[in-house]
This record gives sequence, structure tokens and C-alpha cells, in this order.
Amino acid sequence: MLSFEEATARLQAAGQTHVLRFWSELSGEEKDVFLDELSQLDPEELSQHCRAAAEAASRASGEGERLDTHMEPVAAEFIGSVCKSDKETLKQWDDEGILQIAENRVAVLLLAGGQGTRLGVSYPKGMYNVGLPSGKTLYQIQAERIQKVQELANEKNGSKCTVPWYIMTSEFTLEPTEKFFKENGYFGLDPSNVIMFEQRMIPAVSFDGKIILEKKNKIAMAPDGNGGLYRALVDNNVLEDMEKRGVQYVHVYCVDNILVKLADPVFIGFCVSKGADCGAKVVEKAYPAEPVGVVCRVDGIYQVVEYSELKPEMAEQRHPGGELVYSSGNICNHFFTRDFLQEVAQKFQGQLKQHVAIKKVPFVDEEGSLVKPTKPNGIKMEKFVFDVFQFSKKFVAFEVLREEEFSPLKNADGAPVDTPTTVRRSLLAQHYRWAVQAGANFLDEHGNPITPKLRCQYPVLLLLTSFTQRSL
Ligand SMILES: CC(=O)N[C@H]1[C@@H](OP(=O)(O)O)O[C@H](CO)[C@@H](O)[C@@H]1O
Repeated sequence: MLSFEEATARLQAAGQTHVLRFWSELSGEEKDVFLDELSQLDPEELSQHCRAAAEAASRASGEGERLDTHMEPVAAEFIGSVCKSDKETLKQWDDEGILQIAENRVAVLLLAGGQGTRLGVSYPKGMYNVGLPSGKTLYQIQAERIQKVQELANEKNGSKCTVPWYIMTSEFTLEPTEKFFKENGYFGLDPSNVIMFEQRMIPAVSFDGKIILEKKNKIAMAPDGNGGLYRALVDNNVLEDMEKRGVQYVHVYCVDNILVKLADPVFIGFCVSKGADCGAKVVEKAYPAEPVGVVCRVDGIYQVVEYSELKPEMAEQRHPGGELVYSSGNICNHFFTRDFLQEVAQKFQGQLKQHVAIKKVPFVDEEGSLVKPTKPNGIKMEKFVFDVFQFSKKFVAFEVLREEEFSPLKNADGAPVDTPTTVRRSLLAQHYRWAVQAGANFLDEHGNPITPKLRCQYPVLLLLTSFTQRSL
């Protein structure tokens, strides 16, 4: 741990000595806690970060104009599709994916470092119980889906395989997540195949480039965004662990989508058979302002333009037939080869764009009292997981059906969309369809059969055959 003098020198070098203004009021223990936090900040990186944040915030408004003129949609013929592909092709992709899983070449990686601010819970989102009859949490649903895909691969290939589960957490989520998994016996998975690691935290900064204090002895810190993954992979030797296990393909996903298909064999098989090093699942956007990023090209390079950075005029553009021009909604389900991740970690991770989020950051005022600001006062810098697409040599997009694969938990009940109620309904509706496909009959209160509404009937049927046993 640093001495007070060392900490002062470091902060001086970074132009941030204001954070020590309450030093004389702190107890011995509080001083130690603070010095410990300050020890973890590299002075060079710190001053760069504060400068970059202030500069980026003043530049942020210019990005929209650039996108207007340089952005174009991905042509439909370049997007693989569950809905538009024939039975034989889908089966080939499914077989290929299952084979890769059976041969222990596939891992899943969960991005679970976020704070669930919109949902309004203080614990990790994965621990949320959405009120299913089974009472299962998002973590449990995901664990059981991993188990099921392993079983399916084992049955088909007569092997005993493992799909390791890498979980990226943050200072906010690591401890409660570990505790939750332990208390629940890792939901039946072998603990040695559940690998948790932590992403970095970075300071929140005021508009004039000064670190914000959230307590007299604590800096306001935030996770470095889900694109912090690439640095965390290096910090925690995760790629070495994957190499030891023989993992070649990684399915990366975010925690809140209740319908996520862990290590989806069709998606894995599609990406592998196209020779892709990087891939993204998309769904057709439901409405222009839907808070999903859009997969598109900017200056001819594939990327996701995040919803927070897309101007409404662009989001609302339509083709003459009425369909949205930017309709490929990112569902945060990505495919990467381990080689690609290795390359990004070694060569490009420092070049990832810093996205600016202007937020209300609670702070201590000159008297040392905590203030909860009513308007934004600070900058949080975040990296985005999809910003590595530009480094890909072969990028593919894969369109899937929303009702089968995307229903995210973002907001608390009361909001119109993406709430515990809507995700619960999505999962129950999916199970209803699966039950019907397996021969069940549902009757309404008058004893009349209820007819299922299935869009795109054929591929759903095919996927159902392979996923029926993966139900909950
Ligand atoms: C940086 C990032 O990954 N953003 C993703 C992610 O956004 P959230 O802000 O976490 O809701 O999930 C969305 C899908 O639920 C996806 O559309 C979006 O692009």
C-alpha cells in the first residue's frame, strides 16, 4: 500500500490532489481504506483518463453528424437467418455446433458486471427472480441451459463434454455472485468449470476533468463497460485457461436476456461453417426508439451503433415498403474465436473507443455532505464489447426470431417494456409453444382449444426439436 506522501505525489502528477481535501478529518482506518484504493490507480493512466473524459464529453455531440453521412445498413444478403434458411442448412449448422461442443471447443462467457440501475436492484441482475412458477433466477436458467446443451452433445456424440462458463463480474457483483453460486451448489455444474473474474473499475470524472469523490475517503468508481472484457481477459489470464481447456469458440452474452440460448449450436455452427472470427446475433428492431444497438457499416466497416448514439432521424428512416432501414437490432450475443480474442487482447484492446456517458454521480460537497444531484454532473467512460468488430477479418451477422431468443430484463415493473412481467410472459409463451409442439393440447376456460400463433413456423419447428429438451 502507498504511504500518504506517495499518494500525494501520484495525485499531484495527475492534477487530482483535491481528492485529499478531507484527509485531516479521516480516522486511521478510513485513511488506510483510501490509501488502498489510491494504490490501485496508475498515475499515468489516471491523468490520461481524466483528460480524455473531459475532452470526449465536449466532443460527444459531433459523433451524430458523422454517422449520418457514413452509416449504411448491412445488406440483407449478408445476414444469415434462422427464418430464411432451409431445413437442411439449419440442420447442418446445428450438427456442426453440437460437434464443436461435444469436442470441448466451445465456452460461454457471461457479461455480468453491470449494476442493474434501470431495474432498480442493488444486487446482481442474474440473481433476479422474475416470478416464474419455478422461482428460478436468471443465473439458474442459464446454468440449466448449459447443462442441457452439454447433455445433448453427449447424447449425440457419445462423449462427455464440458462447456465452461466464464463469468465477468465487477467490484459490485463478484462477491454476491460467488456467494449465490455457492449457496445454490453451482446449480449442479462442476464449480471448476465456472470461472468468475473481475473487470476493472475506473473513476467518474467531473466536466472539468476532476475525479469525483463519493465519500470523504472514496472515489466514485464505475465498471469500465462491457468492453472492459478484453482487458479483464488479460488481467485474469482467462485466455490461457481457455487454451488449456482446448476452447476455440466463445459465445459471449449479457445477463439479462431470459431467452438466451447458451452456446446455441445453430449459431456456433453457422459462424464456424462461414469461417468467421467474429459474429453477432440480431433481431428485427421492433420500433425506431427501441433501446438496442444496430448492426450496420460505418465507412464500410461492420460495427454496432449503440442506441444512445443513434440520432432519432436515423433510427426512424424507412424503406419505401415501410421497413426500418436500420433494423438489425443487436441482442448482445456474440461469437468470437479464441484466436481473435487473443489478437484483440494483445494488439487492439488499448485502441477501443471510449464512450461517454453523462450521468448523475452522487458526490460529497465542500462540507463533506453527500449530494444526490438532480441533473447530470459527471462523466463515466465505458468501452463496448462490440467495438472489436472492426478488427475482424470475417464478420457475420445472424438473424434470429425475437419470440424465441430475445426478451431482456431492463426495467422495473410499471415500465411498458422489458420488465419482470414481460420477460416472464416471453418464457412462458415459449414453453407453451414447446409443449404444443410436443403434442400437448391447451384449452381455454370453455374447453375450446387454444391455437398457437407461430410466425415462421418451419424453423421454429426445427429448433424446437433440438431445444425441447433444453427447456426449464
Ligand atoms: C454496449 C452494449 O453491449 N450494449 C447492448 C446492451 O445494451 P444495454 O444498455 O445493456 O441494455 O444490450 C442491448 C440488448 O439487450 C443491445 O442492443 C446493446 O447494443
